[in-house]
Amino acid sequence: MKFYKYQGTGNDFVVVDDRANSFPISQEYIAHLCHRRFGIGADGLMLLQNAEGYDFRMIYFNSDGTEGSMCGNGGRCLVRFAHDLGIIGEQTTFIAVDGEHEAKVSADKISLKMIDVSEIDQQADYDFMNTGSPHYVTYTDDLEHYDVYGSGKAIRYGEPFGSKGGTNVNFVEVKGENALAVRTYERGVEDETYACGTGVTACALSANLRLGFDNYVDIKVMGGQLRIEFEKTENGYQNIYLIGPAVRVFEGEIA
Ligand SMILES: N[C@H](CCC[C@H](N)C(=O)O)C(=O)O
Repeated sequence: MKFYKYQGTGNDFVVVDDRANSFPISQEYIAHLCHRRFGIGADGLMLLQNAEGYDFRMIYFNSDGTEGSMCGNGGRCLVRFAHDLGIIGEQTTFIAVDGEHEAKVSADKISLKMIDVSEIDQQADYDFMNTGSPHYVTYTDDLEHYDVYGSGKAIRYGEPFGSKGGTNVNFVEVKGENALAVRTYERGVEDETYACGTGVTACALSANLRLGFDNYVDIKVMGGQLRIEFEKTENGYQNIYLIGPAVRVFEGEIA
């Protein structure tokens, strides 16, 4: 079976053209393919399938083989893949687990429209919201030396989130006007990843609430640079775009 490897700011994915619906989905098999020692190695695996009324369907699995919620960087990579396959031109509308998404393709960037966000649970020391996946957002002054793995894991498994399916956990340092740096502990990977698209989306909206950052936020992540654009309306946040690179790294044959 042919596979491709894509990465978006270091969030990396095994990608398979499954328009024939023949990929043998099983948690063990997907976890094996994503394993960095015994398999290909990736933060997740995605299938591109046909979908009536859309250009394609995105199916996303975390590296532990569980079917994930939405993955923003994965979505950007799958749009690049669909473009590389010649399925789409510069614009697309596709369907994912959290609903319909539009995206725009340019030579060096993919701009992906995210779901609207109207509910944010704002607490004294964190914000929690669903941007397609659940995200906890908290702030620190020293991101470089922060124990992202230890603290992230404790929050992900601790209450009130642990018993409700867990959460992804984002640690944010303010870098200036409309600029953040973010590190993320990802559920389903159970480790820090180099970038998380739904995660930086949550961080940008949190920064609007807490710091008044308007219209856009530039975000430095471990694997590069992402931008979030958004509109604040009386019903919450709309026209949210996740913008950044998405690159084919290699292709191969699964033994
Ligand atoms: N890396 C992903 C998020 C995956 C979410 C997943 N870890 C879960 O919540 O199950 C992104 O770029 O948005």
